[in-house]
Amino acid sequence: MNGYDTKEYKMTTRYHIIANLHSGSGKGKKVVLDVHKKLNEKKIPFLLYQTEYRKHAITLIQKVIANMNLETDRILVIGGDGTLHEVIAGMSLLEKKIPVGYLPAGTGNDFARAIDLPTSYHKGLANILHAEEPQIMECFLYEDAELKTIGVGLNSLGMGFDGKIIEILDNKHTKRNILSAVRLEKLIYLNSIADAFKKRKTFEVEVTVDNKTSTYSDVLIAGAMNHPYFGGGIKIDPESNPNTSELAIMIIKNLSFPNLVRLLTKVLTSGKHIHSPYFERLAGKELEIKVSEPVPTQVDGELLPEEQYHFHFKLSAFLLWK
Ligand SMILES: Nc1ncnc2c1ncn2[C@@H]1O[C@H](COP(=O)(O)OP(=O)(O)OP(=O)(O)O)[C@@H](O)[C@H]1O
Repeated sequence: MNGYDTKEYKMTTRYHIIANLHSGSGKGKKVVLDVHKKLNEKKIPFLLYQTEYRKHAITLIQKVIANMNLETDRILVIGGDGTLHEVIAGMSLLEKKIPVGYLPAGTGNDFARAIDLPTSYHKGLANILHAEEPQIMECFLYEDAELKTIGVGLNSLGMGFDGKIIEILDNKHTKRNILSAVRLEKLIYLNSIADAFKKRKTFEVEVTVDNKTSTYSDVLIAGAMNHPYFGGGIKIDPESNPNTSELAIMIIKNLSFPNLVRLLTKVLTSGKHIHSPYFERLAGKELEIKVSEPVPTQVDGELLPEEQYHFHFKLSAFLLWK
């Protein structure tokens, strides 16, 4: 018995697989090859669409949807948070809610971790093949009306220090691949923290949560969170949970390097950083974050152009075969 042996999946279902073969330093390719083998064994038809460049999945999903039979076919995404993000973003541009199956094969896989997807992709595939009803998954929409910046987030949108970390990581691509190959995902991020700290800048933030406005100065990070994780399993906001009809804003205020190390130690061990005077958390359904100057900004681990954003966030959802 290998988890694929029941006959309950629909034989007519054809799978459209969108895959980033490079995700997780080659894990994507391994998962695709195994899935290919399994689907062939089960005589389940599929088409494979490989992403060929950054952001390709945004347009690819639109082509897939235009060509698929919406009654019988299913979408399967194989890759990391970035690839899933792009698929959901591409779909939200079409304003269509077509369910997707997802096999995490990335470096961080924070979204999969947050919603407890199986770590074994064999189990994940078996679940998807047998899923009868798609499940609703919360995500968020962000918009800066003036800058005409709009998008979707599954994990987090962070401004300031965490944007800087992603910027540094993007410039150290090789190092990131080496570390992820030896499964040190958290180290990849922690490794860049000292570097980002040296180059940090602090800023002022105006935050509105369900119509209540507060201001903060000397801010290091201001972010919107859909669930607890950042950077490959770093539980930065332990009080956030997915699918609670709520989003959180997390503010980390400026602190000395020794205090940053103390805060990080708590993040990685007890989670007691939430009681620190440097950490603030607010939660609600509609959020706004307005920064006082352009700061590095990331959404789901991908950089946005550095601008002085005034973002409005609201809850949204997509459908997942799980
Ligand atoms: N063929 C390709 N060549 C270069 N970049 C690609 C290619 N296909 C996808 N990408 C880009 O690679 C980035 C990362 O992809 P993905 O999230 O799937 O993997 P990961 O970074 O290993 O995982 P995670 O985001 O979970 O850490 C995304 O921005 C995506 O657009």
